[in-house]
Amino acid sequence: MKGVLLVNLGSPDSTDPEDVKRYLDEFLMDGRVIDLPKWLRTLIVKGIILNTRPKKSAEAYSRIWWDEGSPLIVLSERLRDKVDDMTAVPVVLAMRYGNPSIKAGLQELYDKGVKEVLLMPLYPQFAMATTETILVLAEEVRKQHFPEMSFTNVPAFYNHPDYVRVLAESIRDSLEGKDWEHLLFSYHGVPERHIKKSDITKSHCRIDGQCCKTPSPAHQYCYRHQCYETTRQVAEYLELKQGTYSTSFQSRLGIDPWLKPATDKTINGFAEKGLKKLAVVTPAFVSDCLETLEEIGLEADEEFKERGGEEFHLIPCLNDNEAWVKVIARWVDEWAHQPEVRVN
Ligand SMILES: C=CC1=C(C)c2cc3[nH]c(cc4nc(cc5[nH]c(cc1n2)c(C)c5CCC(=O)O)C(CCC(=O)O)=C4C)c(C)c3C=C
Ligand SMILES: [Fe+2]
Ligand SMILES: [Fe+2]
Repeated sequence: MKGVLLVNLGSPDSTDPEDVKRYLDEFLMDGRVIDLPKWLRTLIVKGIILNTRPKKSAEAYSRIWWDEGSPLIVLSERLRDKVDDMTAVPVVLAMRYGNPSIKAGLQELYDKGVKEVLLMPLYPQFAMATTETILVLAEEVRKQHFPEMSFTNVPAFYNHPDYVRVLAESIRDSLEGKDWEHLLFSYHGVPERHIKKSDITKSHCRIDGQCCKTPSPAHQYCYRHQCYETTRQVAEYLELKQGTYSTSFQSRLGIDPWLKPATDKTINGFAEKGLKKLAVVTPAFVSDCLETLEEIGLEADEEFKERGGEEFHLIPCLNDNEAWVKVIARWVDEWAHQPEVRVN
């Protein structure tokens, strides 16, 4: 029997600093997120970050938390329920960090009799810190606990015409009747080092602005290329004029160089140059979360207005948007109707 495991990032169980600390511990001790030697990662995460960040992060989570729980979890559950209603095969949700775990998700599928799993990381663009860590952990759990299961992995869908269309149309619908001068595509950032590590050619990615425009097999795993390509294709679909849109990277943590330009500096710069009406879309996230609702929806909005900006429109993520649900359900059905292919 076939079934689907949707996997998102995860959230703390509550806004209690102890729960946030436990979640950040699991998240930041992942060697594909903070990719330093284990002794150094332990020193930085357990010795520094976990002593200072949980309180600050817990306050940020409190500003966006819903009665039902974490927006990321609640929105992912809504997506799962709607896709499940539309497909013939069971659809289960898991989180890379926190709950429900990947092991719990696979167990749920197993208990329903599922042996062939469509594994769908809920990230449009591939990154070592997101897609890769999900695929690696899921495979470890499969080998250890469910050896008779097999996986088919949904690849990054940053340029899939269905995804580009629903994202573009959701932007158009959300901005309908609103006045805006510039549309900023803000993606979660990663350290530049991650891009080089994921370069399968070992020589293509120089992060110089040109490499991502030059065709290369490296782009199958190049987060930077994939972000710029999502922007380019959505802008083309919406027929946006050059100069009315741009790309930036948010949520930098630590002192290493991260992808540039940084969203906060970009937005503040716009306001300082006299831009009054800004729209922001966050395509690295399929569900609204701390990084969209708080960092952009509250903090960036406030800073933009403090510098003279007047209107700030944050476009919601695809969340449980009907057109998006239909696209995922179609991808699932197309896979479910294929003859059996064992991947593992
Ligand atoms: C140090 C490293 C981090 C890397 C690399 C990173 C990559 C990355 N993250 C997302 C998506 C999300 N990140 C979220 C929160 C978040 N991210 C980091 C750090 C890194 N992320 C931290 C410390 C946190 C926790 C919050 C905080 O303390 O500020 C979230 C939101 C989770 C939620 O519960 O709402 C998402 C989603 C992507 C897509 C990505 C690389 C492409
Ligand atoms: Fe993150
Ligand atoms: Fe590149």
